Amino acid sequence: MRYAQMVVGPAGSGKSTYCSALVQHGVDVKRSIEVVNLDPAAEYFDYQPLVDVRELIHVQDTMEDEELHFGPNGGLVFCIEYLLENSDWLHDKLGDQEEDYILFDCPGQIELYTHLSAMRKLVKQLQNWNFSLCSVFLIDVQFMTDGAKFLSGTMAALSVMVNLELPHINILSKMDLLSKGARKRLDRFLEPDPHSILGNIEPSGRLTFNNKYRKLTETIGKIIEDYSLVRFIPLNLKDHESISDVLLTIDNVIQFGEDQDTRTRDFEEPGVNNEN
Ligand SMILES: Nc1nc2c(ncn2[C@@H]2O[C@H](COP(=O)(O)OP(=O)(O)OP(=O)(O)O)[C@@H](O)[C@H]2O)c(=O)[nH]1
Repeated sequence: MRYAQMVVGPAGSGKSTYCSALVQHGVDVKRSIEVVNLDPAAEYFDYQPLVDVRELIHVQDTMEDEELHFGPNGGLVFCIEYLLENSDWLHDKLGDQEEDYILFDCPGQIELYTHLSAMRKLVKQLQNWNFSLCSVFLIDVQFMTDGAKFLSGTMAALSVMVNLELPHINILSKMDLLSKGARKRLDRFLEPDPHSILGNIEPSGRLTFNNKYRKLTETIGKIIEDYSLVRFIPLNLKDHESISDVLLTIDNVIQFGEDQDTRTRDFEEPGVNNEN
């Protein structure tokens, strides 16, 4: 079996830094971890990629092409669709080793994960090539330390989880940048309790709007509570133990996903076409 993480998240959330820290950690613990750069607009990363999508297509190609003439966002989506159309290229580059552990360092354009279908199609393709995958959604912890931002980050994480249809982990990146006070506030949110989140959202100004807002927030909080899988794991890349813990959690999540798949397959009646 081949194992992989789809490392996703908003621009600047720390995806490439996470990948290179995991590669280094792999070297330290004698575990082979490779990275595939899937970001056609990547300017800098300090790992040596196993595969680099920019060899196939660069976002600049789509912007400079006289016919296409895309802007940076449209260009990125075009590149991922182009990669899908040329998936043989990726297949050849990945080779067919049995014991791979690969990190796919994905672009930082959030709509690729929240509602467009190209990334999900790519995930299906990788699964067809025998990869057991987990999506790892990184979010900069500095955007998660007040109630309103925490709710919005959580909703983004939830929509990525639902859209990619993979075993899923949310990671709070850049924990080393958090002040003590902010860490205390964050700790109150990490157990998904809508009341503590609500308590952090201060009333301001117009009463009617506030009441509506409070009700909406309460309902969203309830959804978060019901989807108890929307948990966030703090990760400090400067702490060896923190990286080990995250890797172990991801291994467990991938294993859990595999067990579920096996159970679903076992459950299918022989002779019945379950492809849909
Ligand atoms: N202090 C600190 N800085 C970090 C950490 N992770 C990333 N950074 C910094 O955050 C910035 C963005 O990090 P990247 O790893 O390039 O983020 P990315 O998500 O790959 O960015 P895009 O490719 O634009 O989507 C860089 O300046 C990193 O040095 C971290 O754990 N701690």
